[in-house]
Amino acid sequence: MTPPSKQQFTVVVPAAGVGKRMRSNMPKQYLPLLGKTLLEHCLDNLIAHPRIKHIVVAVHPHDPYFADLPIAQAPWLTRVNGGAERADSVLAGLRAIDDEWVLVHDAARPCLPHQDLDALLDLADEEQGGILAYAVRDTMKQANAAGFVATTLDRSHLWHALTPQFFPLAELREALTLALNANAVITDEASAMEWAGKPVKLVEGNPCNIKVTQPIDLMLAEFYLSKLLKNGRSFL
Ligand SMILES: Nc1ccn([C@@H]2O[C@H](COP(=O)(O)OP(=O)(O)OP(=O)(O)O)[C@@H](O)[C@H]2O)c(=O)n1
Ligand SMILES: C[C@](O)(CO)[C@H](O)COP(=O)(O)O
Repeated sequence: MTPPSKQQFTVVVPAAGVGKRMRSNMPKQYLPLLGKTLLEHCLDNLIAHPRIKHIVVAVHPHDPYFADLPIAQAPWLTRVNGGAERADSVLAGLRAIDDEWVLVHDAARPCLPHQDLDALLDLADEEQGGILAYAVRDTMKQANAAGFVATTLDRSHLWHALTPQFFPLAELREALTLALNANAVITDEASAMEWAGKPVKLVEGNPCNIKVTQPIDLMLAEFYLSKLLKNGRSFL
């Protein structure tokens, strides 16, 4: 039996989105960043971690870009067809794995520091699933339909959910399947586990782990990624 601290894990990477908010001429995961695509940076960063053994990437069935990437032939990579929503793509990836634990990490997040992944994977020793997240730092306003402030929220317990998210595979697969069948609103793996009444631990992550969503995010990702690559994929 491999001691928990030496266990290796598989990551499901949802990469089947169209990137509408990026307003670019191709899905954002294929946009260039420091000499290769955002998706290649994400996958390279994950497989470079000593405790990641395999990646299952969910790609749009009619994606014209993925097969041309050299990384598509990597022995540690499995391609599955993504679905209509992110949760469907994740579920397709989960169905291609037979393991005890699973990580899910957005293709749109290339700036994951390895020390954050270390901290998340330590949850396996506690046999507790969880997510990387960071506490909200701004005053949070709830808007009304007219675009005015309806109320100011108590931010003392508000966190930004990041990825990777890390759960027992069988529990996550069942929770996601049942939640989607019940038409629950599922935007991350934790919301499916919450829907199923499972505990989700918050693990403090670095805000540099941004999700490239809008054009401005690409410049920020380039800055963070260049620093991470100079610092051995971790921030001190
Ligand atoms: N049907 C979908 C939708 C999204 N994703 C992936 O989920 C991640 C996070 O989703 P998001 O940032 O919302 O990406 P898009 O859905 O592509 O963006 P947009 O909402 O702007 O179209 C991305 O890596 C995206 O490729 C996916 O695999 N399958
Ligand atoms: C999963 C996620 O990265 C957590 O913040 C995020 O919800 C994915 O982006 P989306 O726009 O909700 O698909």
